[in-house]
Amino acid sequence: MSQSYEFKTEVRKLLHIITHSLYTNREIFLRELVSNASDALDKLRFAEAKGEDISAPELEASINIAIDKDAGIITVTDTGIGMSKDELVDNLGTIARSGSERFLAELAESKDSASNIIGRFGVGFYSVFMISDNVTVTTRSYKPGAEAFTWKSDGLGAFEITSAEEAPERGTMITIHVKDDAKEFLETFRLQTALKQHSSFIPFPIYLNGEHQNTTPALWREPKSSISKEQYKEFYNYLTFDDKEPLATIHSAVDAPVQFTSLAFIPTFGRDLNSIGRDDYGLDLYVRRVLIQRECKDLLPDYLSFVKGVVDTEDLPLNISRETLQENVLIRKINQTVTKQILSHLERTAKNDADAYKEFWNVHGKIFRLGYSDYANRDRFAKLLRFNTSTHETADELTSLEEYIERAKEGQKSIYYISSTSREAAKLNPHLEIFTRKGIEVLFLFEPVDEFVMDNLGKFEEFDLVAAETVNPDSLKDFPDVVKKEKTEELSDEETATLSDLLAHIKTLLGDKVTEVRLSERLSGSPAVLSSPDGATSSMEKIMRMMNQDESIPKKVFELNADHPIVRNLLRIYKSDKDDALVKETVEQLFESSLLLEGYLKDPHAMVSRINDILEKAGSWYSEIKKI
Ligand SMILES: Nc1ncnc2c1ncn2[C@@H]1O[C@H](COP(=O)(O)OP(=O)(O)OP(=O)(O)O)[C@@H](O)[C@H]1O
Repeated sequence: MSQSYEFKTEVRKLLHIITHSLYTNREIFLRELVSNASDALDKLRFAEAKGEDISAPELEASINIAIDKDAGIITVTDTGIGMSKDELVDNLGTIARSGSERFLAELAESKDSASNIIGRFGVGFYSVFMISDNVTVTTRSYKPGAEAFTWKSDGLGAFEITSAEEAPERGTMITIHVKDDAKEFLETFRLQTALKQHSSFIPFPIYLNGEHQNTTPALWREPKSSISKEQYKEFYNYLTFDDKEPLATIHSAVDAPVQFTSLAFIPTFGRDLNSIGRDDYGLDLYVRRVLIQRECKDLLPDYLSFVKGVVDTEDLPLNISRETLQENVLIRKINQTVTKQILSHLERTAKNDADAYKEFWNVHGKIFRLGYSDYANRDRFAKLLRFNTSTHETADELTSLEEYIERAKEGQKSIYYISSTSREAAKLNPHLEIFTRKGIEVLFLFEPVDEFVMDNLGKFEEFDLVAAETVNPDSLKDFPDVVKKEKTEELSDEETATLSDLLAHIKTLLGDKVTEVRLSERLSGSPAVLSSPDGATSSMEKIMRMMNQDESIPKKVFELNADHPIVRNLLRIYKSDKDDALVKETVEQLFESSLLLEGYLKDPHAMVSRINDILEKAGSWYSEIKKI
């Protein structure tokens, strides 16, 4: 008796794209089916290692592909774990793969066509509908005495399941009736090429019309000298679906404290920041060439989660359970050794090939920055950090902390930094002015996480890492100005006294929005700035406040530049009439402009209407003076 089922909505969406818009790259259907077959064989081996009873234990663990050109059919058969009826409904009616989800998400965002991007994702079983509108899956679970079932669909809205009349003894057979426009896949040569390109390193034999195809040995076990660059690339392409050369290949054999071989690649593409906290990374773990776990995250710290590759060890038992890997001491030791190998590689690259290191930094720096939490390798990590700085000409130049120190002023004891959204914004930041005046280099931090990095490191060699906005200008007084301030008229004693009254008046006007109002030593070109002499930077404070859901505006010191024309004018108006409305308006505007620069201005309405008012007055005065 047959039963009909509807595909879940997201499957229907995926199928619609697969059947309507994919005309190139279609050979990846084979990569996906072979990879599923290989997973099914892995799972079977696991069940066996755990001591479970399996049916037909004498059957070879293998994948068989057959072409019947006359009938227009391709079959892909494995002797893996198979599926029960419930598993069939669950597995081939919903989307299991994170790869398909990512494919759909990328497609929604990208301008590229589905055909162009599908190769980079593991879209799974449904990709078979690129070349067929009639697919059956006949499967029998590995459990002794299990019944066999057939799943059948045209890849539109539904599928049906029946008891199977003829079925493999154990495992799964997929029968694909090839569509007229996909007849090329009935050619042996066409499938051979696809297998070579995508499935050469599958750890089970693959037969095509009875002939063994994937005869390449486990590459990582071969001596380095016998492996060509092309072979490394092929293996990297197989692991990542990327079609380029990896940024780096790190192949090594270690004997102590654990015996293992590792082959790691630094990919040409980065993990996005949304991936932080996700578990889908890690090296594939093999024990004596047998795959134990794909993407075993216990083999890498999360700040190296962009690294792909394999680890193969003799020192673990074949039947080690995946659940206990995390606590395993050997796994921890392998993790530590691989981490050191990757850091050494990066150090070498940074030293010998600055361009290659820059490329690495631009692609993976966002994730790599999280390495501040690796206490064991903290010093090495800090040396690998890179920053754009105030002495660079363009946003893409980079400096290490060591280079910063080499350029530091005599007597300088701190490395200074400013957080900003862009280089342009950083250069206009009033907190930078005193450093520019004194010719002291300042690091520009463009990623929110950079401040955590600085905060956590605290020091680099004997230098403190200090946020520019928290610096007391007094601490810089020993460094002479290298850029002279524009000369302004000296204030008379009387004016100086009035200025001090004005500061007190401003404090009254702003009330408890500020902790103090004072003259600034740090400004050259800006009229005012908010400073935090006691430590926390605005960007750090914002992150902390967001985490605590605190929406209040922190109180800071309001500093004024006594030499700035706006402040001089303010002084003049105040002197003639301290209650003049323009005094209050100017003070509020200067304060809110500073708030805006620090990123704290929540409601711009009052500010905009004030600016309009000031512009209106300025326009009238201007016309009067110019007599126009
Ligand atoms: N040959 C097979 N033998 C046994 N089960 C299979 C086979 N092919 C597919 N399946 C089952 O169907 C599910 C869905 O397959 P699909 O290729 O769409 O995604 P997936 O393989 O789960 O993705 P991922 O590899 O990302 O987990 C698989 O998880 C597996 O349980």
